[in-house]
Amino acid sequence: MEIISSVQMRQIEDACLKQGISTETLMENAGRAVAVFARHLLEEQNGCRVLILAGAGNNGGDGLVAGRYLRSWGEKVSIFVPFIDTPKGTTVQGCLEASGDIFAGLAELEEHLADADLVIDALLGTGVNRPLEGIYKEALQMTANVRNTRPEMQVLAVDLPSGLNADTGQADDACLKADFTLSLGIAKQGLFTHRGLELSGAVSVADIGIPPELTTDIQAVLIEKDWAKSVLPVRSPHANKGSFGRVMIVAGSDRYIGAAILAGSAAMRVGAGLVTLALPKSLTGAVASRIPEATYLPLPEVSSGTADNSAARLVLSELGKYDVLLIGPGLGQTGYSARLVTEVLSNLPVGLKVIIDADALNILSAIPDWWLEYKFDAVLTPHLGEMARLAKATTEAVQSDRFGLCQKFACKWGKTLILKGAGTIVTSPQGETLCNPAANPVLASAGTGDVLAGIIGGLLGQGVSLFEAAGLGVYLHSLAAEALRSEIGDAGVLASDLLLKLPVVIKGLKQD
Ligand SMILES: NC(=O)C1=CN([C@@H]2O[C@H](COP(=O)(O)OP(=O)(O)OC[C@H]3O[C@@H](n4cnc5c(N)ncnc54)[C@H](O)[C@@H]3O)[C@@H](O)[C@H]2O)[C@@H](O)CC1
Ligand SMILES: Nc1ncnc2c1ncn2[C@@H]1O[C@H](COP(=O)(O)OP(=O)(O)O)[C@@H](O)[C@H]1O
Ligand SMILES: [K+]
Repeated sequence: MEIISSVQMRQIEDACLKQGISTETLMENAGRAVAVFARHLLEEQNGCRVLILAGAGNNGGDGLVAGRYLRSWGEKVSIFVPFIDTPKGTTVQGCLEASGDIFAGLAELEEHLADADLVIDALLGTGVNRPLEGIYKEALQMTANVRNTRPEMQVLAVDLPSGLNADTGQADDACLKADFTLSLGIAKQGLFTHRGLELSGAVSVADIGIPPELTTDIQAVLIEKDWAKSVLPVRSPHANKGSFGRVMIVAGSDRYIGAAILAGSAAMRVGAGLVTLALPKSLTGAVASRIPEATYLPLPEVSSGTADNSAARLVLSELGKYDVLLIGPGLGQTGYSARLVTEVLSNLPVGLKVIIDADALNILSAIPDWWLEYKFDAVLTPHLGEMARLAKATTEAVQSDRFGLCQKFACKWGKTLILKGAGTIVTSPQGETLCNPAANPVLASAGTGDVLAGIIGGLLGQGVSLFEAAGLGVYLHSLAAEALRSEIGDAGVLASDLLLKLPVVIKGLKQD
């Protein structure tokens, strides 16, 4: 599914106008599609009473057109139009005349909410530009309150839930949670990240007659099963361990021994041929007892669990034999680890695929204009805090514009950037964007990031490109988490539980 920002949507609307497709035509198509969807929902629940909340903009116009169709098909339609005196175009005026029970007051709204089977939320769409207040806020809050007492009353959002920002997924406190969202023409990106994931319900897209040639420039898509299947590495029965890649993981320090175990195991569980863990000498025994299948590069130490300043040279002397380097999980941020990271990254063999994760990201963020020093493309995997440090922004600023910042900095830094968290976003240096529309508390626990980095390393080893390995890795990670949520529940799952699920979800994906 392609996804789009509100600015891009307006550009497409302008291009439609130039081709002679008017806004009124698009609105007519949109309203009809909403009506068809609503009628289907009513049939499923044996209902007939539709209550439409119609705002003063074009989103409200879509709602009014839907009302006209539904009424002509015999449904019982009532419409809350708080700004009934606002001048309207001819389509909307015609709808108002044809739509029957129209009212503007909150008292009547309360009466209609008492027996509505379906509420169509068409108060605000992509045009929301300020906090909700006054009658919009009260109407949405009243609807939400009634829904708490009448859960059988369903809510269908037109284009997006009113009060949700179409670009950022930020939501007004009064934003009405939908059971279904029918996004118009092309799905709005804000439905799939941040609060959009919890507020939009099941999202579908209505064809409103936008000519396909006007959508060819869209660079952002949701990660879905078919895409994931198409980029899964193929495994030949005649393969040997060299066929599936050699992955070097530079990870772990005295306080973070587990990171190396999780990342190394994850790389192997997605099918890497050979994984080598480069970690401080004194940790090797403990880690090797947990992953006997890996090989080891024990690094000389300055003290127990801290690699010394000659460690980078040793790593570099071996790296020529590898396809992939993952550097960062659990390294800590001492001067020694900073030297290890910077020296390795400054002297990489040509053609090596690189993932920079966790502490290595924090080490980079302390270097002014680090991306000019390290010009090669690499997968970067920041969570919110790491992204804020790298981008010199607050975590609030990053969270309030996840798509915008991920796209801006992937291009500026020339890196394949994964902005982690609910609704993870992946952007290539060229701006191509993937979004994984998943929120799952199972992943909100320590160590799951190490697993993700290892998964991506394992996929890169098998020949997947940086951008596709980043997207596929995020998807497999969340599929494994989803499987654990249904089996075990949403609390108490450990990052290491993800590991055995990985081959299972890969198998499932191949068989689907
Ligand atoms: N772009 C397109 O190609 C199409 C857009 N359509 C619909 O048009 C919508 C966008 O239309 P508009 O640009 O008119 O936007 P909206 O329908 O979201 O409404 C914008 C209006 O609401 C006001 N407003 C913004 N925030 C407010 C708030 N918090 N409280 C009260 N009023 C507020 C604005 O000042 C403006 O007058 C889309 O979401 C979609 O539903 C469809 O009609 C079909 C085609
Ligand atoms: N609520 C959530 N929904 C979906 N994914 C999440 C959620 N919380 C965390 N994640 C994912 O879990 C992983 C956590 O990574 P990170 O914060 O680096 O953890 P750690 O450093 O402990 O390994 C990331 O892949 C992130 O996208
Ligand atoms: K809406």
